[in-house]
Amino acid sequence: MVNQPDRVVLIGVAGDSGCGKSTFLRRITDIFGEDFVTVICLDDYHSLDRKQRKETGITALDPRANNFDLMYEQIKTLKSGQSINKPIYNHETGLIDPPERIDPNHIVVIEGLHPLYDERVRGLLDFSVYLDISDEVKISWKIQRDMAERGHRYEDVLASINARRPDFEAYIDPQKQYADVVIQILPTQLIPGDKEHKVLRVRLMQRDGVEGFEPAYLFDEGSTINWTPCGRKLTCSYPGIKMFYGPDAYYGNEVSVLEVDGKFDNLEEMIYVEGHMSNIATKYYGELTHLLREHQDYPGSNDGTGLFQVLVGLKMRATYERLVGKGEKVAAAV
Ligand SMILES: Nc1ncnc2c1ncn2[C@@H]1O[C@H](COP(=O)(O)OP(=O)(O)OP(=O)(O)O)[C@@H](O)[C@H]1O
Ligand SMILES: O=C(CO)[C@H](O)[C@H](O)COP(=O)(O)O
Repeated sequence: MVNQPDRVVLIGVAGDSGCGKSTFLRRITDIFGEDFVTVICLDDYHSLDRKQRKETGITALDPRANNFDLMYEQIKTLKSGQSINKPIYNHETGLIDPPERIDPNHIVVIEGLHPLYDERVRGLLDFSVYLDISDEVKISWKIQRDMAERGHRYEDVLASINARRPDFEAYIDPQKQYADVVIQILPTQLIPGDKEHKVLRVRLMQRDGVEGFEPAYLFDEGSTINWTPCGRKLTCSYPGIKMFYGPDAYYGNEVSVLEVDGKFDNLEEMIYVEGHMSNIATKYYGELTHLLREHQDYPGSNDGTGLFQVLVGLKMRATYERLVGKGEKVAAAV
């Protein structure tokens, strides 16, 4: 922690395991600086360890395997500026380890399966994001990672996704209705019947009417825009790039949607796209492009996942600055 914050700003990042939370969190700490942000993984509030879950048949996604009373009490305490002794769930052993002390910080991110599940915890959040990956893309990413990096077999990865699905649908997925923004990751519409999922269609659903949150837009606020950027100004090989901006309804709420389908070939040219976007909470012209170019190695940097993760990070910074007041500014990314 850098210094005792006057106010703790609490951010929730929800999504299933393997849906890109770690990459997103790296982008957030890049924007704020590592010392400014404390990330709490809510897996630490599992009340049943791996063996107990196996014996009872209750999955980690099931609320019964998680201690929401303790989660609420501790997050509330942290938000009020006091330290906590947070439990630790050990993913190597599957056991619950002795607790660790966590001090308040300027930004506290609670990330994991259930940041928006419990009404009391939800009520503490200053900003919330749900990462919504379609089943097809989730399977591709998981298979790629778990087979390449963890030595799992194709059938086992698929079986584990299928086994999680009922509880995912019952307890995790419904949380997206409460999020301020949802990043939806879908198969491309540019390649009919695409099975590879190397090209993605990414939609940013931004809730309208959230105090202090101004949805980002393309060209003209409130209009409906279908944009195929100029091939001379934005290099994009097959199957090209399409962008969209417009209003929609989402779980009974009005939202402003930004969408990118396709891949950017040259991130230096992102300035062309940035120049056509407004309300993106940058501190100087080109900051969004700079942040994307700086970490080209992160997965998704050349498509809508990277673009919208950075944009949401900038929106979080604006939320932070609004909540703490005029004096407290986070340095621009240069
Ligand atoms: N935008 C992206 N485009 C392509 N692949 C991605 C993208 N984001 C993440 N991945 C891939 O998906 C896998 C999971 O990503 P990541 O570790 O960020 O997810 P996670 O939600 O933190 O997972 P877990 O909770 O299981 O640790 C990684 O192998 C990563 O390469
Ligand atoms: O969905 C998850 C969140 O990361 C994990 O599956 C859950 O935390 C249980 O972990 P493990 O499989 O290591 O016992």
